[in-house]
Amino acid sequence: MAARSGMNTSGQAGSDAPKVKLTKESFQQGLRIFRFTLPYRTKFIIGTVLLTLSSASTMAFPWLIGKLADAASNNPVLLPNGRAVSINQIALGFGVLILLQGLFSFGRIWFFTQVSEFTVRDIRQALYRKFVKLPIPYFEKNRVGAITSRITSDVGIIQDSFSLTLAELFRQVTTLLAGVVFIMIVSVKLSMFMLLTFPPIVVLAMVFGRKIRGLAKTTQDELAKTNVIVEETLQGINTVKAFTNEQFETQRYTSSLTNTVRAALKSNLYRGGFVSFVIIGLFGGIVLVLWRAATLVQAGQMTIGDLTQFALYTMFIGASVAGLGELYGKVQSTLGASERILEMLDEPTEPTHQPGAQPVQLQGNIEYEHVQFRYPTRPDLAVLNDISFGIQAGEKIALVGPSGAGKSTIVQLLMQFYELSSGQILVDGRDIRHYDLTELRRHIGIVPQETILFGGSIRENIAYGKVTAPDEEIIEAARKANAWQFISSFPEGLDTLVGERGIKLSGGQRQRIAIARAILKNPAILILDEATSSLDSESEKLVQSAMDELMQNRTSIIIAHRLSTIRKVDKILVIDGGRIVEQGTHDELAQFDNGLYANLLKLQFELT
Ligand SMILES: Nc1ncnc2c1ncn2[C@@H]1O[C@H](COP(=O)(O)OP(=O)(O)OP(=O)(O)O)[C@@H](O)[C@H]1O
Repeated sequence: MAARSGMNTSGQAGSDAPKVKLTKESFQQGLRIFRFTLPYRTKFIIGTVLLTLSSASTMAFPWLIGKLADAASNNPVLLPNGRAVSINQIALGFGVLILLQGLFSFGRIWFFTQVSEFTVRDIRQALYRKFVKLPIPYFEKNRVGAITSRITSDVGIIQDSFSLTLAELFRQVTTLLAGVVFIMIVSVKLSMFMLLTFPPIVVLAMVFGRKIRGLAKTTQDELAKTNVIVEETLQGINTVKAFTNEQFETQRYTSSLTNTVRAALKSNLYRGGFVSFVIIGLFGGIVLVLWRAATLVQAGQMTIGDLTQFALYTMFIGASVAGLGELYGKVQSTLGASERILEMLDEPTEPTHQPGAQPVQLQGNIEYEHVQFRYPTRPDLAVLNDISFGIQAGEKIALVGPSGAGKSTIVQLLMQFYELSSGQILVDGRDIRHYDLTELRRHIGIVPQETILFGGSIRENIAYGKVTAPDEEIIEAARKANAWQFISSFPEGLDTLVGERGIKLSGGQRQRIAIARAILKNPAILILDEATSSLDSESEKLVQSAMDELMQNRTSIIIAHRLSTIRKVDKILVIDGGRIVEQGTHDELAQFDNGLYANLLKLQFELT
């Protein structure tokens, strides 16, 4: 009965849900999740009252059945005022009780569902708001799957517990307590006998349950491993095919599946043992108690009605003890889930969208002063060493150098995606750390190497640069980006869907969408990360002229892979091993015979 959930290989919630030990601290921590329920407390209270009423009416069943049995076996049932109650009257009372029970149950479900749906919505919202504001290093330190499971499976567990677990827990505890009180009222002798029989069985069952929980966790871990394989293969399906490793991957998946099945079988072997133990132990106990009861009835110390009541209450108690064992596991996962959710909600965020931030206007002067940098995930590697350079507003500079030299890192630091290890970056003479982050980023536009298009229309994708832009502005930007030509050739124009559910755009088209996006954003500072994959010369020309249009009157930093595109820039910085090794115009650098730039030029010339 304990930990039945999560035992099989259905892969339902719980696979990524390590449980926590039930301690006072974990309990108090977990309870903090209730702050999300506070706005709905009235509904919660009504639900709880209805739940209490429905539990109470359930507890009245055995009582009435006992009375019916007494009335049927000619033991008159007397009211406090001495009047006898007929069988019909008892049955009528029963009918009313059942009706009420139905109503209470309906109301309880309705109110608790509302509380759980609204609470869960609020938790998801809070988590999402948190996700998008977490700093970049957070996403490098944590796997995407682990982060998303906070908002999916962990929240799912909380939802279950608000809609089911909590109510069940309440019901079982009250049933247990009330049940014990009722059997004591019916017969103290028999109750004592029963209480001596059952607790030892329950204790044994709990020990058994703990073992099963451990095995169930192993099963879940194995299952998680198989899922990782599926995920990896699907994400890298091109690589799998290109390396003709379909069979290798299938083999890998199969052997992982075998492990899962083995673990599942083992845990279910114990579960089977557990169930038969419960049947034999628990029901054996019941038989023992019934036997004792029968002797009491024979001796005239109990009526048949009393016996009926006693038996039924005992079953209620048994069921609630068993139910509690199962709930124990659920409470543990709930606490675990809420702990992980709260942990994430406590993560420090980037200081974006501060209230009352003053809008800033930027000229676009940039100064890097002795910038040193290490990635937080790789503190042993100095990626940038003593980088110093300046760009006047409106100037264009290019960063060139071998792969891994640190070019992208230099521009990421301007966006404040990471904190510098030392040195500073000034924009218009002011340290970027002293700007409001949102205001600073608002003035920086980026055309990345790989354009990410969001699923949706072309309109939405261009408007990502300025979500409030009217159609005329979007079209104007698309025109300037040399994108309007192909967009208007689509039957649905701006409404054409792209991405997963829509058409696939070519590399050059995607870049021009990215350029249109940047044009719409109209930033003072522009970062162009040239695509490494080359386009055909027609598209190349279109993209290049769109870029030229975009760069006009803006401070531009170009991460260049093709040297042909940067002859006209004001300054070229040659980066190697995280340092600036040469700087100057194209003509100046080309003259250094043994210079890195001259060599790169030669190489590219030979290649073409
Ligand atoms: N997010 C990251 N976490 C840890 N290390 C990183 C990260 N991004 C880049 N690096 C490392 O930092 C160094 C510089 O990388 P960077 O991407 O800046 O080079 P690049 O000159 O832009 O290269 P490319 O031309 O290939 O894009 C490399 O050694 C790289 O492995």
